[in-house]
Amino acid sequence: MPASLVVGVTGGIGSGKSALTERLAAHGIAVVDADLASRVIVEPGRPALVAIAEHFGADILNSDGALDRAALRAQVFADPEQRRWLEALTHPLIGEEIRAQLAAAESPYAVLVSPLLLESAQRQLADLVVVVDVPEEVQVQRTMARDANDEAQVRRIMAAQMTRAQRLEQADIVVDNTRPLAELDSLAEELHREFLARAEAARS
Ligand SMILES: CC(C)(COP(=O)(O)OP(=O)(O)OC[C@H]1O[C@@H](n2cnc3c(N)ncnc32)[C@H](O)[C@@H]1O)[C@@H](O)C(=O)NCCC(=O)NCCS
Ligand SMILES: Nc1ncnc2c1ncn2[C@@H]1O[C@H](COP(=O)(O)OP(=O)(O)OP(=O)(O)O)[C@@H](O)[C@H]1O
Repeated sequence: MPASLVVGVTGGIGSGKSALTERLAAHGIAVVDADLASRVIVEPGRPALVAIAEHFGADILNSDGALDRAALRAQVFADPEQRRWLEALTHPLIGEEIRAQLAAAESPYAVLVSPLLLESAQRQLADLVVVVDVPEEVQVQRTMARDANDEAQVRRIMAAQMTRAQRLEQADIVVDNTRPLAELDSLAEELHREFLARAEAARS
């Protein structure tokens, strides 16, 4: 039976979306990840990768023919016009991939985790919006600790996303993730029980 409820989880880069959704997945909940979908649609052999190589030049590919993500990241976050070109190509395909994965989700509720849930048509796929929230300085610190991005690069990515205030305005549920990960464990437990109850109510 397909999921009766889709919980959208969003938040800025490094806010802790994956940390939260991993905890829901541990209960057997299907998690559809927009960042992973965005990788599938540019795998070698896919038409989107050909279009990217035509637009940005063959240097945007690694020697094995796969997308050089760091090179593309540097280009699109330095130039909003190039980012919009890439989004116009990829977002419809990412949307299709997400829809297919959600349709195949078998758990009582499904999670759609996406950094751009509220900036894109993906919003229409979610029945409720959970925003994972931390102050911007915490986003920068945690992202730099996780990735090989310097501070200026992280801030450029954040500038391409909605502001914290805009995101919070659209939240049905806000998850404060400023505290240690152990606290996220208990928050995720509570949320899982609430989502199960809402999914049950949606089914009847
Ligand atoms: C530019 C690319 C190649 C960089 O790849 P890379 O492996 O370095 O990063 P990854 O895809 O894991 O994204 C990391 C984070 O960057 C942020 N981010 C990615 N794309 C965007 C974007 N278009 N606008 C704002 N923030 C973005 C998100 O917070 C995301 O979690 C890649 O992000 C991409 O193809 N982006 C365009 C597609 C897209 O909008 N994806 C976001 C999910 S819908
Ligand atoms: N409460 C917390 N305390 C300490 N570290 C945390 C906490 N939550 C998440 N982190 C760490 O911060 C980093 C960013 O978290 P995570 O990868 O879950 O963010 P994200 O929102 O999924 O990011 P992205 O948008 O880049 O996909 C990770 O290294 C994660 O382990």
